[in-house]
Amino acid sequence: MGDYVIETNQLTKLYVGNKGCQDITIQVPKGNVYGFLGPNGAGKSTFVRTLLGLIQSTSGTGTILGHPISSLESRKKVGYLPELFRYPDWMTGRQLLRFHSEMCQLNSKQQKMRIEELLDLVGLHNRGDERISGYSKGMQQRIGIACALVSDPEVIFLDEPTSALDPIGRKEVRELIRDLQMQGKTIFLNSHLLSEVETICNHVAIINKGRLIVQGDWRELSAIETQIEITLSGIENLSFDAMPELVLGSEKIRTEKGKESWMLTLKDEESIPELISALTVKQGKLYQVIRQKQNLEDIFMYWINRQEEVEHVANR
Ligand SMILES: Nc1ncnc2c1ncn2[C@@H]1O[C@H](COP(=O)(O)OP(=O)(O)OP(=O)(O)O)[C@@H](O)[C@H]1O
Repeated sequence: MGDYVIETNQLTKLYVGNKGCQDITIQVPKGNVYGFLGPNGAGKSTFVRTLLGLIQSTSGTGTILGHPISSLESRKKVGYLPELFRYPDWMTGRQLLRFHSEMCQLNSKQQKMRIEELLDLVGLHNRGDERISGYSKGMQQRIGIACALVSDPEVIFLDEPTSALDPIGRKEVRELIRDLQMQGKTIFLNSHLLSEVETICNHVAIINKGRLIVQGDWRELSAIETQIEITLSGIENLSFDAMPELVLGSEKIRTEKGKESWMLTLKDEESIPELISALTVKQGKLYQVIRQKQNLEDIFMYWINRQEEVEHVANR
């Protein structure tokens, strides 16, 4: 198994009409919060449900904790919170957890301990005897996560755990995910909220139209050129067109008190010091150089658009 908790090899589930997910090969490192990203209908839920053995794969293989997917062993140490879950809302949080503990065959002593531990973990200790109908959406999400944790799973699948929540609820769930990671759990997270994924995930996989486009540490998936904002004065009729080997694109964004600010797209990181030397030689006075950071949304859009372009060229 190595250090990977989940490994798949060309795992495929095709429905009638060839929709679903196809030839997905991923490795999920132990102890990671792994972001599984893709536009609507990309095949994320299909892949997760195939991994969990809830639907039968068409071809390919996969293991969870070294055990083949669909086997009892692979399911034993897995927790799952589906996107659209609903619990009987006349139950109290404590009763719901007891029901889940019984399904996990915990004896009554184990049940008591586990229920109190989980209510504590999800911050509902004082609210466990209230009916779920009176819970806020954030509390409902947290009791849902508690249910997914009853069997003390090593791997937890969370499908869009924060998309229905307000910023406070999102923060609570994010902190809970971090707590779980600190306990050594591996979390497989399906989400559309890229700004959120960015703060809690290092590794991501991006899928589109049922196929994996790329996976890895998202900060290393950047293939977009370097961008800087530069503010300077002292060079008359400044133009970057004469430096095509360094500057791939330029746009003047403002002029203020004789200082010009430009947004520049450079070939690579090494072009920054070279450009600054070239401008100094021209007697330019530099006031600031701000490196534009790429966020996960930029990277996501880059890979999705790139795949669309490749397909477009192939279909011509
Ligand atoms: N039971 C099914 N029968 C036939 N087609 C299906 C079935 N379930 C999903 N699909 C199709 O498979 C594709 C992938 O769907 P899936 O629900 O896995 O995507 P998703 O990435 O989870 O989407 P979303 O983000 O909108 O939840 C879609 O085109 C969908 O219409």
